[in-house]
Amino acid sequence: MAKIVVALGGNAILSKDASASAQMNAVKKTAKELVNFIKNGDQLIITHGNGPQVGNLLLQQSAADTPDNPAMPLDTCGAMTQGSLGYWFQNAMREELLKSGIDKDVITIITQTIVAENDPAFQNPSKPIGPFYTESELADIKSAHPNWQLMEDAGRGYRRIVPSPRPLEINEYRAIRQVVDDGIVPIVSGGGGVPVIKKDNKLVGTEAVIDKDFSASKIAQLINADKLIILTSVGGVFYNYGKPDAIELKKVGLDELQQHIDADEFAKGSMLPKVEAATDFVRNTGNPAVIGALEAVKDIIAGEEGTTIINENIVAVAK
Ligand SMILES: Nc1ncnc2c1ncn2[C@@H]1O[C@H](COP(=O)(O)OP(=O)(O)O)[C@@H](O)[C@H]1O
Ligand SMILES: NC(=O)OP(=O)(O)O
Repeated sequence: MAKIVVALGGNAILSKDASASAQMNAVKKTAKELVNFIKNGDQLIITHGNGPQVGNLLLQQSAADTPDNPAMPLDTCGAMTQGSLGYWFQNAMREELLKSGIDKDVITIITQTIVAENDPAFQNPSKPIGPFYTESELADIKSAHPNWQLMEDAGRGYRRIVPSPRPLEINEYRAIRQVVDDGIVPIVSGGGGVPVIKKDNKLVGTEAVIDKDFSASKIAQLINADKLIILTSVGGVFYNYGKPDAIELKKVGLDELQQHIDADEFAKGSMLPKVEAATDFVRNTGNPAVIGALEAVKDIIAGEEGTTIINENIVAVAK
C-alpha cells in the first residue's frame, strides 16, 4: 500500500461555467478518477488549488462591499474556498466510494500554511487567480481595478496576480498524519493552505495565495508519502512547450530537470511551480513524483502515463 499525495489544479474544477452545479459536476468527475487510487489499495491524501475560485470570490466580495457588510480579506477568502471545495470533494468522494462498495470516511481539514513575513514574493506577485481576460478587455479591467497587477498566463489570456510566498511549515501536519494513519481520506491544504505568519504565539493571516503544488510537496514530505502526483490539464511536462519542437517527457532524472529549471524554461505561475515542487519532493525523499493529466489516473497508476521524475541520473525519455 502506497501513501500518495495527489494535488489537483483549480482549473481542473472550474473551466468556463463558474456555477456551483458545474463545479460540483467537475469535482464528481475528478472523484471518479481519484477513487481508482483507493481501489488500488493506496492511501490517498487530496490537496487542491483554488486560483479560479478565490479570484472569483474576491470579485463577488468587492462587488457587494459596504461599510455594514465589508468584503473579506484574501486569507479569509482562501479559508472560504477550502470550505466550499472541501464540501464538494467530501460529498463527491463519498458517493464514488459508496458506488465502489468502499466504506471510508473523507474529511476536510482547514489547513494553515506558515510563510515568512519577509518572503520576497510579497514584493513580486506571481500567482494568477480568477478569470482569464483577453488582450482587448485589458484596458477596461485596468481602469476598473487600478490596484491590480496582471500577467499573461501560459498563452491562455491575462489574469490578476497576487503574492505567493513559499510554505515554511504546515501547521496541521500532525493531525493530517494521524488521520491518514487512521485510514481516513483527508482533503488538506486547499488553495495551498491559508497563508499565515507566526507572530509570538499567534498565526496571523496574510494577503496571498500559496501555490498548492509547493504545499502539496511540503505535506508529502512531512507525512512520508511514497509518491507525489500532480494532476493538471496536460499529459505531462514538455520541453519547448508550445513550440514546433516540443517534446513530452515520460521519465526524467532530477539533475537534468533541474538544469532546465535553472535555464528558465518553464512558465512561471503554471508549469514552473509544478516541476519545482516535484523536484523538491524527489530530492528530499528519494521517492518519485509524477505530473500528468487528471483524466489519465488509471494509466498513471499503471505507470503508463504522465511524466515521472526520479532520483536517478538518467537521460530523459520522451513519450
Ligand atoms: N513546459 C510545459 N509543459 C506542460 N505544460 C505547460 C508547460 N508550460 C506551461 N504549461 C501550461 O501549464 C498548464 C498547467 O498549469 P496550471 O493551469 O497552472 O495548472 P493547474 O491549475 O492544473 O494547477 C498546462 O495546461 C499548460 O498550458
Ligand atoms: N492555490 C493554487 O495553487 O491554485 P491553482 O492550482 O488553482 O493555481
